[in-house]
Amino acid sequence: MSVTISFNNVIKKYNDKPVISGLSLDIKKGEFFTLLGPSGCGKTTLLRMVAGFNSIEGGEITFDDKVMNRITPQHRNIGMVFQNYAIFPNLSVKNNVAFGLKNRKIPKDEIERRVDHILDVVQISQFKNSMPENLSGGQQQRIALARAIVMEPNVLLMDEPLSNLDAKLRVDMREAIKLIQHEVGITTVYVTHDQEEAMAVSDRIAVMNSGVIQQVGTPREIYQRPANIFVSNFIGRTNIVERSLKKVDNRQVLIMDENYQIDLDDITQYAEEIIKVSIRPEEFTISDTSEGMAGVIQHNVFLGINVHYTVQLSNGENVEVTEESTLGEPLEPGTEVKLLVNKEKINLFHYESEKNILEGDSYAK
Ligand SMILES: Nc1ncnc2c1ncn2[C@@H]1O[C@H](COP(=O)(O)OP(=O)(O)OP(=O)(O)O)[C@@H](O)[C@H]1O
Repeated sequence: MSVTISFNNVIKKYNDKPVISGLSLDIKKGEFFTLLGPSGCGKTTLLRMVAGFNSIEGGEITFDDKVMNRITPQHRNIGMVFQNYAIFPNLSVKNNVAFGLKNRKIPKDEIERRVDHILDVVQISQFKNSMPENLSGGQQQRIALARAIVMEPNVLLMDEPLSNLDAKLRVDMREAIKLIQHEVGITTVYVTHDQEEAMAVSDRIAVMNSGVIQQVGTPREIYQRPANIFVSNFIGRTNIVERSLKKVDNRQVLIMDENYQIDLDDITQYAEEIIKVSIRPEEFTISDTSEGMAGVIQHNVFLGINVHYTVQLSNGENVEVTEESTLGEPLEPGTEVKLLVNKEKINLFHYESEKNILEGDSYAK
């Protein structure tokens, strides 16, 4: 039985020093939910609180409506998968997965049925009788996943489960983990510092920094409408530039340079001030007309599907621009270009608070 998980104003201290000071968060039943943030931001601390390994100094954690603060880890019915998957090397794949069920004194034929089913779900049935040492890292991680899921936990916790795998396998395994999670439907809390991995697997993501949740949303929401500059920088790549919002002829415009203004009248009526603007590299177009922000190509990097350019603007700033590769040669350093900005996809932030001016409107598509 999958559960909802709620943090209500939770406080965590280590040696009297608060690392989480009043955090609230709701994770839905059956959801694949990821805690994402830089090292030391408190992801593992939250995960360990769900598992019951960490004491809580204030507030409540609930599963459905039941307060869990004082419930021991053994009584929470939680499955866990970590980067060191701690498989028993002396047991076959089948016996690794059956281990927990045998401890629960479940009848033999039921164990067999459940193990067979789960091995099927994680697609390692053909290795049922193999010893783990003869399996690849990805296959071993599937054993660890099977071993957790077979117990039919209320909650599945995964802490950087893919970080020991090589780059290509990580990509394959994250697809697999997402599919398996959707198939079994267990509420899952996943910890990673890898934003691309978080985007690939999650239904929703909480972006954290210094023990504080910065934003909760679907991968698309946090990419397209980051709540603040931190999220904007942490998710994907972006250029942050400071520019003036002005009223010109009674229309709201953003002054990109002396010859290029973006009309934002249909997007914001936000007075006049200096703001921070986030423009993702793929939201620039190198113009073949005379319109656009003036710049000079500094260098190009050919990456197959895309070419990355560093472009120096007339005020000396460098911006990163991505264009799809075409059959032609990339533009050479020294080439003068004009950059157009896709105004539908830019984000505007208040200068001081660094909060998104547009957050909460219906403009994110
Ligand atoms: N047992 C502990 N005793 C004291 N301080 C701790 C302890 N565990 C974690 N911390 C501190 O709490 C903060 C959050 O740590 P946590 O391990 O939750 O971060 P994280 O986001 O999981 O980081 P990482 O990605 O590096 O694992 C850090 O400042 C860390 O130094």
